[in-house]
Amino acid sequence: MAEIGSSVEISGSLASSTLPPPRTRIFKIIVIGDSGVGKTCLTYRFCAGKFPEKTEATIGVDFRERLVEIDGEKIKIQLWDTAGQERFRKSMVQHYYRNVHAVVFVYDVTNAASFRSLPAWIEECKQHALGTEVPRILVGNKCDLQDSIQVGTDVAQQFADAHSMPVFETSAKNPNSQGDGGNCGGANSDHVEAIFMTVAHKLKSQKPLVLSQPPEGSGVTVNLNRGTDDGGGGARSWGCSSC
Ligand SMILES: Nc1nc2c(ncn2[C@@H]2O[C@H](COP(=O)(O)OP(=O)(O)OP(=O)(O)O)[C@@H](O)[C@H]2O)c(=O)[nH]1
Repeated sequence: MAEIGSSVEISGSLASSTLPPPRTRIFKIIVIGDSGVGKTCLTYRFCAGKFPEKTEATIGVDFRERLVEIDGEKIKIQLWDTAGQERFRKSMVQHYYRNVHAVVFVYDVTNAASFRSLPAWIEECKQHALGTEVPRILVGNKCDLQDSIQVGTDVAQQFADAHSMPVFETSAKNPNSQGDGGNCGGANSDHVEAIFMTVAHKLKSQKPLVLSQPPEGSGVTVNLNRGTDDGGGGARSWGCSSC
């Protein structure tokens, strides 16, 4: 038995000296929406596993990362918590939209104005050339405040359907407190953890589109084939067809 053990060790060290270390893929997910909807709290909840005791308006952007394992592969989920206040966005906005893998739009279920702002946020994505191939989801936050709900599940679902994205209702403060079939809790009600992991699974399952050029002079049009590289930018459509 001892001999078997040592031979395993030798092959292990040989393998590690000849194979390159596995790459960790990074998924950049931007989180956008009005000021105060809970973007910082949602990203903190996912990355730190708890509700922050105190938050202040985000200036520019904050980054939070979490390493997760999906189907045996380690993946770094990088959440870009963007400022909701216009005056804190201006200088950074160009950076948000570079090399984005997915977008999370957030509104506050107790604040109808934050829901009415969503078309403007979608328009901003469009202005920054975020293509329809970039997955996007809609999250209604603060479902723990059951008595103050202003945005019903039905209207959120209709909006999400019209923009070809899934909608989730949750609470960064108390993710287990979704409604009991009332206004908040009908549509894809889920924990913060599950919401971001859903996005990560979606990204991981995608294969980028790789342009394969035909031989010169063949007169054949360019084909789009599924490549095997990281699941970055050229992913398949899961998102808003009109953005
Ligand atoms: N009850 C409740 N309060 C929440 C929840 N999420 C966030 N809040 C509160 O809402 C306020 C704003 O939260 P933030 O996470 O800072 O909001 P934001 O969207 O990041 O705001 P900006 O940085 O200005 O864009 C804070 O007082 C939070 O404690 C939630 O799920 N339930």
